[in-house]
Amino acid sequence: MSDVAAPSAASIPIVEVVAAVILRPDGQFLLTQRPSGKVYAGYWEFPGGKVEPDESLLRALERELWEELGIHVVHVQPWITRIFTYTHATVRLHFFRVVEWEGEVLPREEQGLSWQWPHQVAVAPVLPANGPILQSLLLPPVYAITHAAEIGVEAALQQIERALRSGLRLLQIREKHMPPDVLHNFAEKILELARPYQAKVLINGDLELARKIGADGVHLTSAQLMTLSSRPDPGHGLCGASCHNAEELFAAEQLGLDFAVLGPVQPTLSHPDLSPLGWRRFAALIRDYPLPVYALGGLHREDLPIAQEMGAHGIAMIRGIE
Ligand SMILES: Nc1nc2c([nH]c(=O)n2[C@H]2C[C@H](O)[C@@H](COP(=O)(O)OP(=O)(O)OP(=O)(O)O)O2)c(=O)[nH]1
Repeated sequence: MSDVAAPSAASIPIVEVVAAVILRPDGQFLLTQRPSGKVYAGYWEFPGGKVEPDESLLRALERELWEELGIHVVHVQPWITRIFTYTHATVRLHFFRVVEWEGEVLPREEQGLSWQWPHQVAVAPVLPANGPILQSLLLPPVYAITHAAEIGVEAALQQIERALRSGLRLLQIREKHMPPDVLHNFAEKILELARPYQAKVLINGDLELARKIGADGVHLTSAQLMTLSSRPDPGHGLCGASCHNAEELFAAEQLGLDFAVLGPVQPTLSHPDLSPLGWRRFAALIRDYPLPVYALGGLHREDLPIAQEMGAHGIAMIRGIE
């Protein structure tokens, strides 16, 4: 018998990698093709590479984008961090959104370059770790939540229609005290409004209703999240969840949900009992988190830039919809 212990999972070194989602104002993002001689040669990836010893993540990103593409990063936002185990290495991929840069993007290492639309990625194959990242890019920056109980059904429908016209593409129906038949009717009306815009409609808490009316998915309450041992209705529609702390974020990660909503960031009427996290705590909670996160609680459209600086994918809003 050998006296050499097999390496435990904890002792396997993790390779730190930075990857840039370079976003053009028109919504396209850049993929590059791994050159021959590297593992997974020919696969498409986000530009980036390994972090060197004693180098910060940001510095590594700046260096890689200069070496590979000849651009200087001007404005970058943290986004998603994902650990993935390949046969050649376990990597911790730190994905950043690069929204402003200087210089023209050029293939300085003779790699293939291709600008892609999130809804229509036309190059393949993409590195295996990047599948969920491409899915996350499909999520819009604003997630609206209904509050018909407060403003009335007709006013809520009108508000949603206006918001859809101005670009809203993701919506949650959250009407905890509506009688079931009224809710069913309200939800069907919203689905009808949303269809022409290809906006996605999720139902809070009620999986049965979501299935019955053909909604685009469900939004789990934090209580549901903590009791489930697997993602509901796998393979069918979007599934997000409400989180208020690290434990709930961890549960959402374990269930492999599409996104989490974390809050309240600011004081809010919906949760007067919860003390607000504030942006610092919000950012700390989602640092190195693998799912895209919407910030929630007392926010308005003008808060989107700060939320994204803090690592959020976007913002969720109940009262600031328009
Ligand atoms: N750059 C990049 N790497 C990714 C992505 N997704 C993903 O799984 N990876 C993995 C592949 C590799 O195992 C690792 C990056 O290592 P690399 O070999 O490309 O790094 P490097 O550019 O610094 O190259 P090297 O000269 O040090 O080999 O991260 C991605 O989108 N972009």
